[in-house]
Amino acid sequence: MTNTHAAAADGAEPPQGPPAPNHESGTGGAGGKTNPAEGRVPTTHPHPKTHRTPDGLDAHLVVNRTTFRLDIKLTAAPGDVVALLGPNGAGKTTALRALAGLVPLTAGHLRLDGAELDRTPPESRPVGVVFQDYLLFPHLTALDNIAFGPRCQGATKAASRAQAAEWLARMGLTEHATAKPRHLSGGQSQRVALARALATSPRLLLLDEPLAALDARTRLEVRAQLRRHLAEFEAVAVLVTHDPLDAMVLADRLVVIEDGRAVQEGTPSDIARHPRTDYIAQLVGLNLYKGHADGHTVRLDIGPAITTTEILSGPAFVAFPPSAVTLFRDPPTGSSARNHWRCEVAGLETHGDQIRADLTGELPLAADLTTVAAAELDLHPGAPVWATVKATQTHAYPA
Ligand SMILES: Nc1ncnc2c1ncn2[C@@H]1O[C@H](COP(=O)(O)OP(=O)(O)OP(=O)(O)O)[C@@H](O)[C@H]1O
Repeated sequence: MTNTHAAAADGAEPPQGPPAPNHESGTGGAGGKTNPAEGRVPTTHPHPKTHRTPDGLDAHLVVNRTTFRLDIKLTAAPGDVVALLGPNGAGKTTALRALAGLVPLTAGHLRLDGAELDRTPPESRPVGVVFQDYLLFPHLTALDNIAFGPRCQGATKAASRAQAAEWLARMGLTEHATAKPRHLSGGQSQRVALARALATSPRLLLLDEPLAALDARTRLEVRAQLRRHLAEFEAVAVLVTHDPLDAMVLADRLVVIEDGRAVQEGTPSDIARHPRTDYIAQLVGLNLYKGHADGHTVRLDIGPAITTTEILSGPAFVAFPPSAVTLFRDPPTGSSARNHWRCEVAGLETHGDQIRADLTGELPLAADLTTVAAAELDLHPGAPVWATVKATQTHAYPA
């Protein structure tokens, strides 16, 4: 169901006639369909991941806007949780909306479990969507919000409500069954929205910034619950987020999107260890440089060389954390570090219980040091410093 149903929704009664596709609008629910082979709504009991089919998502999403082009390939097996991560304007939401059928594809394809989705109207696709602001039907109770999808799929009112009650119990919300959305907290609304999407037994679950509307404390709790529900979900889940922590905790695989393209893809730990763009390096808190390796030396594109422990040849990245940098006010004659560069403090800011110094000069970098060390070095914007890094603290890998 899409939010076009919202106007028709009344006490979990299905709308009269098929709702119009809601291209390009912020919509709320999940598309679902009856199982024609059985002539009834598929069971909505959560399945263990043992019932996987060899299908899943196979998408090539091409969307042309006036000033923007999205062109990404996305594949996922049932049971996979994929996070689309990227900076503002990268195209994450466009990708999610294209997957939901709310934005038409300019080119490419969209297949789910072997079926061409672009030939199915959005409201009939087996796709569940949890939007950032949940878009619960305000005049329906929590129970009827969840029952709405199964009801649209043809289940009787009693069966839909029974299923919804099960989902409420799974979400720990039984006592809020009769509450209207305005009486639910952010975390409770998020769980109702998730249950509403899951109650239609979607083969593709889409989550748009699922935790963004929550305060920090609720977020922690809901993130852990969502992780559990996603781990139990038997089909493909795709979530969009700005937040690297959400992506790393919730997803098995990350696809980093920048400027409409997938720039890096992999497991959270692989991406955290081997960032390939400045955006990812910043997200995971590493200094990252590109250059040309020859043995233990990587000659950087921006000038200086870095000595590493790895032996490589050809195009390479070198990364090291800000905590690996030691600063000196005088040239570090006694230091055993193989790498030292003459820099200048561009800025200082508090970073947890440390001071993060942004340095410019021979090598632009971020360095972390204690408040005491910053005071002893008399660091201030414009102060000249020497930055050193041991070869053992760097990590080089092929570009
Ligand atoms: N309806 C639209 N018409 C024209 N251009 C659009 C439309 N929606 C988005 N865009 C443009 O497409 C690009 C990608 O936007 P999109 O919202 O997909 O990015 P995003 O990665 O989700 O960003 P954010 O994290 O800020 O939500 C942006 O340049 C945006 O201005």
